[in-house]
Amino acid sequence: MTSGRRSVEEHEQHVAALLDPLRKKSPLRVPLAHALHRTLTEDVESPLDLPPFRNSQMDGYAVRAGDLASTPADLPVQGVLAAGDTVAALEPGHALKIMTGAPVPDGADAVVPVEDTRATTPDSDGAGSVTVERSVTPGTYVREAGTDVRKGDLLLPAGTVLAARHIAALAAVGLTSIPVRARPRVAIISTGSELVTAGSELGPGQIFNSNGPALAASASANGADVVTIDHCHDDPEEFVTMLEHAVGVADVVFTSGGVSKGDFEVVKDTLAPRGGQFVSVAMQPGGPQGTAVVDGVPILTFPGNPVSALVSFEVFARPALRAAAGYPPVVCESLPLTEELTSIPGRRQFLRGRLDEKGVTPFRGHGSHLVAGLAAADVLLDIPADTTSLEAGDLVKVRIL
Ligand SMILES: Nc1nc2c(c(=O)[nH]1)N[C@H]1C(S)=C(S)[C@@H](COP(=O)(O)OP(=O)(O)OC[C@H]3O[C@@H](n4cnc5c(N)ncnc54)[C@H](O)[C@@H]3O)O[C@H]1N2
Ligand code: MOO
Repeated sequence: MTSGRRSVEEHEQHVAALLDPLRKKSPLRVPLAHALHRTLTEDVESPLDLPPFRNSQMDGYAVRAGDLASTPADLPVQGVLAAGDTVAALEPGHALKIMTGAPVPDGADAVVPVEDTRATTPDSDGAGSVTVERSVTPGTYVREAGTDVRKGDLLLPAGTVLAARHIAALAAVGLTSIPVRARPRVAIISTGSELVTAGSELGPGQIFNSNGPALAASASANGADVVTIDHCHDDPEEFVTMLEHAVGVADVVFTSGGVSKGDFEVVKDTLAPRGGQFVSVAMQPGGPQGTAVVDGVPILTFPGNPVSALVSFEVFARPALRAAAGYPPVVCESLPLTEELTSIPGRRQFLRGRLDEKGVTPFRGHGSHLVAGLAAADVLLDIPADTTSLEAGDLVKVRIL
């Protein structure tokens, strides 16, 4: 089926409904090594105390604070404790040389850093005696068991998107695997006989494929697993073969190119007879949009111009992928314009721009082929369809890229 002009909001709703099943995939357990950027589905309670035992915060001497009532004080050194050693009790009136992370022995209640001492009989074992220059209060440089987290306490809540610091906490309590949201599996097919993969020579009339790598990067950055990236010539048979493969391995397929009004619109020509919807959405860039479902797998067909393809991803695919991955929604803000702008009536414009402390500045060039210009942008200005001009200082809705 082919139909007429749609508003951005209508197409957003249509795509959101099509991609809704992505949110309903069953959670899975993954090893910690594969957990980065995934989302926890359950609260994680600490299975042990952290620190697991009382240990030293400094390289120095474990002492009884009471033995240092007057300083300098000479104490016989009972021995040396390295991190990983087991604890011996500290005899009254003695010091035990101790390294950072080693268990503080029973009987000791403080650690004097080595800088505040003088070993009077230095030897390589640390035996002999030590002169402590300064008195300390009980607890000084002692890390008590459970002062970071207690066994059974909440370590990380469900919904946490795991960054390196979360992996550190999970590893510290000895967890090897954790329950996470399933990531949507994405297949990407770039279409166009003019396209060449970077690494090959460009022939006459050819360009490098930028949409494939860009869409793959966009999908990964928004919580998806990119399971296949293909390039298809404007050949319907080749496209059908690639599509069949893609729907066999992915939860959603993104294509680029081949949806407009030319003679070789491989995506539209293949999918429209199979129930695909090809519409003109009232936006710029990204006007020509299509959707289809093949073997139960949703296909979003983005226009081929590089800026159009990425803006289409940003507006239609990114929110759904983030919701599926359990990521927070795309950030939109209202910010002041640094200069006036004009916009085409009847179309929602997504202008590229830059943000600084003064506000947001739109770029001058609007062409959908301006991929280097897109790279210089850090925001999209979202100008409503019924807005034709704005003044410097007016607030404008901005999507942070
Ligand atoms: N008569 C009309 N012509 C066009 C219209 C229209 O309404 N009437 N719409 C224009 C708009 S807007 C867009 S956007 C494009 C969309 O066209 P397609 O989706 O069919 O894309 P292609 O024709 O295949 O490619 C367009 C353009 O982008 C380059 N391209 C394509 N794929 C890639 C890629 N993977 N990497 C880098 N560049 C790519 C391609 O070479 C073309 O220059 O149609 C307009 N035409
Ligand atoms: O929609 Mo096209 O994306 O304006 O260049």
